[in-house]
Amino acid sequence: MAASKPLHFRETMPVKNTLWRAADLLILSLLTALLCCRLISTRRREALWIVAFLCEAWFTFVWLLHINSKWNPVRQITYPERLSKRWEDLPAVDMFLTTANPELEPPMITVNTVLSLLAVDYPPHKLACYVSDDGFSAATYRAMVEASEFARSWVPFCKKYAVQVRAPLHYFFGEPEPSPSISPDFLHDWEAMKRMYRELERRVEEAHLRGDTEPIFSQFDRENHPSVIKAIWENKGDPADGVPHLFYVAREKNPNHHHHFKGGAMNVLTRVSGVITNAPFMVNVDCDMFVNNPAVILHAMCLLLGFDMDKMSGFVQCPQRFHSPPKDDPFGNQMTVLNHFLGRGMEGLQGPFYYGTGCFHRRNAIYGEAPDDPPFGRSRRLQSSAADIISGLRKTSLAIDDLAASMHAAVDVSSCSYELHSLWGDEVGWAYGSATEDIQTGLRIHAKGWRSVTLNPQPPAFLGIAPSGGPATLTQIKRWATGVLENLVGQHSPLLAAVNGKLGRRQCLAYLLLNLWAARSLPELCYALLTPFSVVANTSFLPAGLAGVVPAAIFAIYNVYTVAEYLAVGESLRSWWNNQRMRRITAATAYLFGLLSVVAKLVGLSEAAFEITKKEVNAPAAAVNTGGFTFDASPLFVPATAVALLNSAALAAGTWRMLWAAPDGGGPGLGELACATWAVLSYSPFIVGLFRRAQYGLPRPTVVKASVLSFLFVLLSKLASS
Ligand SMILES: O=c1ccn([C@@H]2O[C@H](COP(=O)(O)OP(=O)(O)O[C@H]3O[C@H](CO)[C@@H](O)[C@H](O)[C@H]3O)[C@@H](O)[C@H]2O)c(=O)[nH]1
Ligand SMILES: [Mn+2]
Repeated sequence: MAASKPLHFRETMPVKNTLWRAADLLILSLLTALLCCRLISTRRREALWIVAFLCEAWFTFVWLLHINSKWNPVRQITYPERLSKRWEDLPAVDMFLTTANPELEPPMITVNTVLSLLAVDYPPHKLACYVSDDGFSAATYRAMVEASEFARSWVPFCKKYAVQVRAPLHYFFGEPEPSPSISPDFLHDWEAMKRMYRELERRVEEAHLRGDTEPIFSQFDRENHPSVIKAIWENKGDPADGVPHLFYVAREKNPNHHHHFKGGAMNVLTRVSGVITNAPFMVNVDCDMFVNNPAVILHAMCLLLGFDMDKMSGFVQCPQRFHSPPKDDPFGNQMTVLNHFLGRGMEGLQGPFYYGTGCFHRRNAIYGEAPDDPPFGRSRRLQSSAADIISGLRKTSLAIDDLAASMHAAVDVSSCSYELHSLWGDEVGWAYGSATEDIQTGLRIHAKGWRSVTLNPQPPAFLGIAPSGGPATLTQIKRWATGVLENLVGQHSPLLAAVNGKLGRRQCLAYLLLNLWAARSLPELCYALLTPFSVVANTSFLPAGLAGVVPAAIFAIYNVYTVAEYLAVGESLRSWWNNQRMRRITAATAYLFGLLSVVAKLVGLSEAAFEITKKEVNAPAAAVNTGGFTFDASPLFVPATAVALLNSAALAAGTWRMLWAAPDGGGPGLGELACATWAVLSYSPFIVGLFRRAQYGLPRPTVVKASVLSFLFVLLSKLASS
């Protein structure tokens, strides 16, 4: 009998990209040609020319970073069905969820995410779910108790009927899908479940309105309270459709100790779970990211167990995807194209970034290297559980021997003082001091020589809520841009990690692509102001004559290239346009303010904070309503409004002069006018915003400030050119 080949859990497939590479190089050579044109031009000593040259040199550098990160695309294929032979050996998993504010993150959202985790297709006695509540909210706690009650019916229902989407909010949004397998039994159970869910919603809502009824929550303040850890449900080796353990964790807060936002919450969850269940793997999601593919843990196990060496998969990241996102990505925050091309490209390097949610970690990778005396603080219980993990123990069941002792240890390791004089937040656990603790934590793991892997199953693993509107989106991007730039200039920069650590050189360049987001604002903004300047000074900034073909070719080919990327992943032309527009807007808003806040922090003016993104509970319905770009009174919108005003004026004045005034030669030409047109189109929401009202209109003070800025710019340009 021929020996059958061993079954692999996963396969790594290189992706062919010859055409993309050719286009990459074509654009690179055109950019180089443009730089050469500038260097040999007779105008090379003019200030305007030098500014244009510097901007274009920057764009060329960023293009090189792009080429580096996308050159060797790879994709992973997983075969979860092959794991079924090893069902009993499957390792245990601790599941973490963070919530921080019951107003911005309504408890029903958290309830749905928890239910989707509790109902995944994985043996329930191998799972434990930990909910961190930084909001210290009685409503959230009550909601968890209600959720666990409901889960005892919901989990068996999902498993019996192989339900696809196990977050009831989304499951019950429509009617049951007609299929040949629909039986009267099913319809009966479906109706009953739906009624129970409506009842759950009502109770959670009531508890929310009623406010604090649990004594402990009303006795203390949100920002100053002892740890409250509750075992809401213990799985005592229940049957296959039983419910996993569920714990509620509100870590101690005290104004004298920094709580380090989400990173602090994750470290507490790591330690609390370490002394209770201590699973060798952990998965973490934000409160709005529900499980959309019930086989997700099995898929992840294919990648965590499928390599010969643990080092090949320190963490497994699922790309962020959104539930019923607004059509054509009006705010450019779905990142479908970026996830696809950058994702596959990085898969061919050291692996994807850690994005903070939808990620599976080896507990080892989070603990760092194996020091002789693990610096895990005073808890003996945590030290010994960490030693177990580091020595490679792989628990396959999470039965708890002595719950009372575990809970006692959990309160100890979740106290504010636990981390004093320890390496938590620095060498161990989630990184502190960054608004993007996720990227920084992933970097630390890469710097230790671990690789990471992308998991992108069909249907998508997790779905979250995309922020909607201008202010929410730009605030979020500003936080990211600030955080990653801080990481770059800080002590744990990817540059240092490539020199002193085990971060790959090309991986380091891929990190730069992200770390430099905020820095892109200056060249982008300068470039957008070159046309208005040229009109005021009656000059031009683009090469004239035959050389003018080079920038025109770059513009045309680059746009065809990006359109092709959108079409290749099944996105619409409209979505391409919205994204290109948002990239211009982001540069003059979120990136610019990100840069300013890093500078402010460097000179000691302010501390970066974590502004939580608002999540709408009725997202499926809200998604349909897109009234356009929305604004608020934030200073974020002032510079972009000025750019829009200046380019509109430049377009009008430039056209008028070209058509009717006597052309005196040397002034702005077709190239400059094309630039102004492109800027006006890209910033069109701001121009529309001048004429609209309420949240769709630009607030008057913003317009006034932008007008003053524009006026100053014209004045300075006049001075500089006379
Ligand atoms: O003090 C805090 C602040 C936030 N969070 C939680 O952190 C998560 C992410 O916050 P959110 O406001 O949704 O931020 P996003 O911009 O959507 O988050 C992305 O970016 C963050 C880094 O900027 C990462 O931490 C997230 O995982 C990633 O999804 C949420 O579950 C919050 O409840 C806390 O637990 N404690
Ligand atoms: Mn979020």
